[in-house]
Amino acid sequence: MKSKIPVVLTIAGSDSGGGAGIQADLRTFAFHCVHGASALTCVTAQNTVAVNRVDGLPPQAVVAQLDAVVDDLGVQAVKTGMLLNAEIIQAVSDRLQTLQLRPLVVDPVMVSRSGAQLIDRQAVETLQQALIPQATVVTPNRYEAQLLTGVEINSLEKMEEAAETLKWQSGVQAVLIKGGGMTGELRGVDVLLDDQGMVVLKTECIDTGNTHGTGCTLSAAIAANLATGHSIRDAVHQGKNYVTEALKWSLEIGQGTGPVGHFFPLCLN
Ligand SMILES: Nc1ncnc2c1ncn2[C@@H]1O[C@H](COP(=O)(O)OP(=O)(O)OP(=O)(O)O)[C@@H](O)[C@H]1O
Ligand SMILES: Cc1ncc(COP(=O)(O)O)c(N)n1
Repeated sequence: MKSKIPVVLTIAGSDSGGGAGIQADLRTFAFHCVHGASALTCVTAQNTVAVNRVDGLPPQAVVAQLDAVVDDLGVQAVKTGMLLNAEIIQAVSDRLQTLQLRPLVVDPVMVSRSGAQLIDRQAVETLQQALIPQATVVTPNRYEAQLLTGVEINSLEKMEEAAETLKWQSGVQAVLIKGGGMTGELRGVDVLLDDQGMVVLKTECIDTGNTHGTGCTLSAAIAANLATGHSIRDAVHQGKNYVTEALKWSLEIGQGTGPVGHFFPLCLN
């Protein structure tokens, strides 16, 4: 039996512990019944406690993977995760621009849950100038949004201000500020700003320490939903619901911050 399903490409880093990065993206794509393709940017020696080492690939190697996928498989949506340095970001941005690969979800990964810096400092500027303006949706967490906008985020109003600033600064279609790093009632509350205006996304706050890979999972789910024809709003709403369920079924693996459970309904034993 032949089956035709959308292809979604993730351009991101490998997490040896399997909780975030390419590994989380591919599991999320599989759950959403889209075919996951990948262009690796770097290999991290990482577990639930720390990132011990990062080895980047040459920018040409990243672009070659992207081209190989696009030339043959065709791609219905793309997401970017850990891009490591300005050279990779520039090379990927140039190729995405030339090929007009859209929809594009940009997760501006900068710092890991364990506090490790995941991107060079000068890379933030390249991200802002070359990649984010091309995005259909950009999904910074609290700290990434602060770095990108200069707005200190400590309230819902400040999340909204940062969303406005980032949308205005970059011309991106939609901004999703994620609230996993907020405290009190705002933990797990996100703010979405698109062409229709601002919405506050609130699901249950899940009481778990195992939140490794939530951002990767959310951006991958949004890309999968866009690939299957959902509107931006719908793709984000459904992505938020998915990550909430995955958090409910998060995994007690490792000594530190464990990963979310991507296949929750199938793991009943
Ligand atoms: N405890 C929680 N309860 C409910 N939702 C949560 C919780 N923690 C994170 N989230 C949600 O998970 C999604 C990812 O947000 P978060 O701010 O954790 O991103 P992130 O820091 O980029 O994640 P990552 O851990 O992959 O770096 C958001 O929708 C956020 O609201
Ligand atoms: C390869 C890779 N990509 C992304 C993250 C961010 O995820 P988290 O903030 O949950 O550590 C990571 N730690 N590693």
